[in-house]
Amino acid sequence: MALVGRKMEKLETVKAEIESTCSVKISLHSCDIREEDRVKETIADILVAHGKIDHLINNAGGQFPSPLNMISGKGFETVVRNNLTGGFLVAREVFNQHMMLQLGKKDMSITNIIADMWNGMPGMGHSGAARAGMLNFSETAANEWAPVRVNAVAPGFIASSGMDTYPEPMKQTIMQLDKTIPLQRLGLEAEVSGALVFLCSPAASFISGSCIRIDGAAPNARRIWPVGTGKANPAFNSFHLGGVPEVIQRRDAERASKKGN
Ligand SMILES: CCCCCCCCC/C=C/C(=O)SCCNC(=O)CCNC(=O)[C@H](O)C(C)(C)COP(=O)(O)OP(=O)(O)OC[C@H]1O[C@@H](n2cnc3c(N)ncnc32)[C@H](O)[C@@H]1OP(=O)(O)O
Ligand SMILES: NC(=O)C1=CN([C@@H]2O[C@H](COP(=O)(O)OP(=O)(O)OC[C@H]3O[C@@H](n4cnc5c(N)ncnc54)[C@H](OP(=O)(O)O)[C@@H]3O)[C@@H](O)[C@H]2O)C=CC1
Repeated sequence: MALVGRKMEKLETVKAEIESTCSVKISLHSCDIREEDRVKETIADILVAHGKIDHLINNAGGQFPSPLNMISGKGFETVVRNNLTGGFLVAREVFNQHMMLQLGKKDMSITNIIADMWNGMPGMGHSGAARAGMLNFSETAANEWAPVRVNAVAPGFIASSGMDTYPEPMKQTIMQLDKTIPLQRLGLEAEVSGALVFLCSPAASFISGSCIRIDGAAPNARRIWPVGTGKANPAFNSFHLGGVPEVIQRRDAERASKKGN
């Protein structure tokens, strides 16, 4: 397994967590996916360390919240590079440096993480535009790079550490998000990883050019119908080392204290 991100200390933490659970060879690579030369070097390094890349999860991404009219050209480009161009560069290098030379010999896949951007992504329009582009890139690659399977996974609101990176006004919104989702709760990281493991497995060997939504039916909510029944289904909470983001701990504490009053 090769873990890639910008900050080595984050990667060290994840490596230690995985190693505390199972025995697997792990290499760590510090790389900003927006830097084309660095991406080329990183994929080459991974191939030296492991000799192959059977499955790529293009997960790196993120954005800052802003209404469209306040986004500068540089800010828009930064987010597009983070969520579209960077993922393309990584996928292209994995394909050119390895997968292209192995076509037909084994099952290989690329999965691009996008987001719930259906019908627009208000407050994060630069990211929505990039993610929609990533979906279209995945569809083209599923054709041009077959038999490598290329799919997208579109998470909705997932209680991840990423939620703690937002400023206070956004945190107020995040604390109310569960009420906007038919399943009446946020998703867990483990519920995204379930789909990723499936897509990397032989059970998904005829799935390519698809997108799996993991969003509790959020985009299916309609103005003419109440959202959900007030009841949530049980979550698939399989990450025994997974944490609850601070903003969600705060939400739960505030709700418990309101109930107590
Ligand atoms: C609402 C919906 C509710 C709905 C609520 C929904 C919440 C959950 C949905 C989604 C969840 C997730 O994705 S969770 C994942 C969240 N995790 C992350 O976002 C982490 C990754 N993000 C990042 O690294 C950064 O945000 C990102 C901007 C993309 C890249 O950062 P960099 O350090 O490389 O870039 P910088 O050098 O800081 O900035 C480059 C330029 O970008 C612009 N810029 C950067 N940060 C900015 C900021 N806070 N405000 C304005 N502009 C900014 C400026 O123009 C900067 O230029 P200068 O002005 O010259 O400096
Ligand atoms: N949580 C949610 O509700 C949703 C999340 N998503 C997307 O799912 C993915 C995972 O998100 P989540 O775990 O929540 O967020 P986190 O912010 O916790 O994780 C994002 C990861 O991407 C890495 N990363 C970000 N930018 C770069 C870059 N330029 N180069 C290399 N690595 C980078 C970060 O590592 P480092 O900082 O070390 O570089 C970090 O490990 C992201 O693409 C996110 O936007 C989509 C929809 C909803």
